[in-house]
Amino acid sequence: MQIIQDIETIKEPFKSAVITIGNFDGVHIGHQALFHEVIERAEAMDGTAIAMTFDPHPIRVIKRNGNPPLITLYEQKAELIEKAGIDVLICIPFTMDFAALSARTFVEEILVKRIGMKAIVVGQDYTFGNRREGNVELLKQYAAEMGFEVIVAEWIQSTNADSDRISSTAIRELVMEGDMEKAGKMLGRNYQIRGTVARGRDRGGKLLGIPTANINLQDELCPKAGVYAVIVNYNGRRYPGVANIGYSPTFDDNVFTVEAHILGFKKDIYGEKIMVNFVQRLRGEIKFSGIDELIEQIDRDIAKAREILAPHLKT
Ligand SMILES: Cc1cc2nc3c(=O)[nH]c(=O)nc-3n(C[C@H](O)[C@H](O)[C@H](O)COP(=O)(O)O)c2cc1C
Ligand SMILES: Nc1ncnc2c1ncn2[C@@H]1O[C@H](COP(=O)(O)OP(=O)(O)OP(=O)(O)O)[C@@H](O)[C@H]1O
Repeated sequence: MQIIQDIETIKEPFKSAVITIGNFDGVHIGHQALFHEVIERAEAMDGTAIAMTFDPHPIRVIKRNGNPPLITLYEQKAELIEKAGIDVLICIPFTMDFAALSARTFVEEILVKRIGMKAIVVGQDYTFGNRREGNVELLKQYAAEMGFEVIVAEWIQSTNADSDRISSTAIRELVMEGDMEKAGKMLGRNYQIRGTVARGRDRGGKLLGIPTANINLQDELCPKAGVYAVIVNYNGRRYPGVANIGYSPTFDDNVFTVEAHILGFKKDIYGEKIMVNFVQRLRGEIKFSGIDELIEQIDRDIAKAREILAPHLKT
């Protein structure tokens, strides 16, 4: 997949460009359906399948205190879009100047003239341009005038109820509630955070006999505090694990951590990259009266996690 971060570098329009545009935070199954449609149309026209997205997330630029934690940071988003089969990812640096572009200038100058758009695939609620003045109706008017096709994709819902429309917002709420199964269904995979293993308080291994890999979050969404059955990717392999998110209330230092204990794994991985995939929340954090009670509970968590994870690790 070709990645373009500066549209000025596009010197000539792409061949029969079929494009979809959005934040695509999470690259959930609704987004994946749009990509699928783009790819099919592009193949039929012997053209180019293009996704356009923005970085940083527009809310961060437009709303002063708008800071939605992200389901997918840029690296993972680009990886997922590539995996979906898109040919070209255009990632526009989102600035106030870009936000001020009128819908007409955006469509005419950028999409049609520069990129060579012949078809655009959007969801029913798609809006664009300054103050969201652009919508599907306006796109259709421009389409007749400027000569491109508008394809409005079906809504992808998790059930037949309208309230179950799959959206980045709905997934953020589920992750914050700890409902990782439902979030996973909407994403088409488990919710994942990735990071470099940092030093913890050096208590896990030494004091409890349960070493944990701690990771510092950047801008990503943090699941509800508690204990989770997880699958950890390390060095190209998948391992069962248990993760704890929170303040470890049994101890009084009150430091927030995200940590994972990889089952049956003994290796120093400080400074190395891991990915933690959240399969199911097991319980909330508990303040234990002593270390032995904490260890006994973690042993029970591990037994339960093994059961939950077994079917996930078969393949
Ligand atoms: C599966 C799991 C469950 C945990 N549950 C709790 C808990 O309920 N209460 C608590 O105070 N700490 C809990 N902890 C956190 C431990 O206290 C923590 O791993 C320990 O303080 C080590 O910290 P360190 O990695 O900074 O050395 C849990 C840890 C794991 C791995
Ligand atoms: N469930 C869905 N089915 C089909 N298309 C969708 C679905 N969800 C979003 N889209 C479309 O994906 C494109 C990108 O939308 P966007 O990135 O805003 O996603 P979103 O999930 O709706 O996010 P948010 O919850 O932040 O509004 C738009 O054209 C939108 O209409």
